[in-house]
Amino acid sequence: MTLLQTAEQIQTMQIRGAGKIAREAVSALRDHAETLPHTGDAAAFIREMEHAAGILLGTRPTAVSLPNAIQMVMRDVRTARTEEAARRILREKADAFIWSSRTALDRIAAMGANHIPDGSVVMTHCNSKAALGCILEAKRQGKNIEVYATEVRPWNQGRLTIKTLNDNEIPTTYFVDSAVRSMMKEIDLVIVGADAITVNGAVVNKVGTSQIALCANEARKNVIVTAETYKFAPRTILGELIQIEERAQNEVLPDEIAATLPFVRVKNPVFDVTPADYIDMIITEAGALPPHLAYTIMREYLGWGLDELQNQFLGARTGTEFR
Ligand SMILES: O=P(O)(O)OC[C@H]1O[C@H](OP(=O)(O)O)[C@H](O)[C@@H]1O
Repeated sequence: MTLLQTAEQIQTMQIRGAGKIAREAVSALRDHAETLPHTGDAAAFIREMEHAAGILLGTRPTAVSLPNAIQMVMRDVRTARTEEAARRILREKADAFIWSSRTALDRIAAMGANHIPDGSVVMTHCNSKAALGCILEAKRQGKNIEVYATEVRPWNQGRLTIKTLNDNEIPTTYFVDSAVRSMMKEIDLVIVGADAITVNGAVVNKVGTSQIALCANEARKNVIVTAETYKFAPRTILGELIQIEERAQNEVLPDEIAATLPFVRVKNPVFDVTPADYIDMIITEAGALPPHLAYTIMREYLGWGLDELQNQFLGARTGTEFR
């Protein structure tokens, strides 16, 4: 698949899920480099790769795993002295990211499973590989668990979730998103994924997550977020906001109906923000943490100094650097 095809598949959600988007983008960058002729011109190679990275970055705005992964791969490529060095660094960093991303999921699954007691009923929302990994690992350990899964309008990612659960013979209850509060009394805990986590520990995830967390709080049920450390958004330290993606209106209301309703406006935000106060813990590959430790994760695990962040930030403002 070409880089443009990968970008298109991310945009149209054939490739989706914050972690998968990051892994596919990184492997598209790595494969794209292989298609470029060897000219011995390092600057030209780096320019072309920056352009390719820009295309991938423009696909979907919310999941911070995408810019984080691209930055992890590209930051040392930018300072390579020769084209061959730039190529080698790019290959190594891309492979390392993909490997560490998969390892992170395994570690999160192992830790998350420890937080799912035998006999419990878990509610999940959307289709998170990280969250499902914990549920599947609990089942693999022989725990007797049940899952309550939402539909997830308008894209129905819940159907992917119930297929996986069914394939693994996990008893599952499926219901419309608006039934979340009614279902809350029947479950023990909530486990969801994340697309981005801000410096104050707020979690950006599939729209509807904040309502689930609010209802869980009211019902005194724990809310566990599962997120690889590259889902933390370092530039929120500088006050940058996470952009909530708004997708096409016709994902919610077909064009032919909308055309008959000229006074009706459709909104289709696909993520929302859950404040840290409604989250009991965030399970990362670095451990299970309270959301208020988000800043520590950004500093220790993303490894970007404030100087570098400032440069990126200024670069983004002038359009000359990493977005
Ligand atoms: O990385 P993993 O845990 O798989 O998924 C994390 C999140 O990414 C998804 O977004 P979308 O369906 O791509 O819009 C969902 O919001 C999900 O919770």
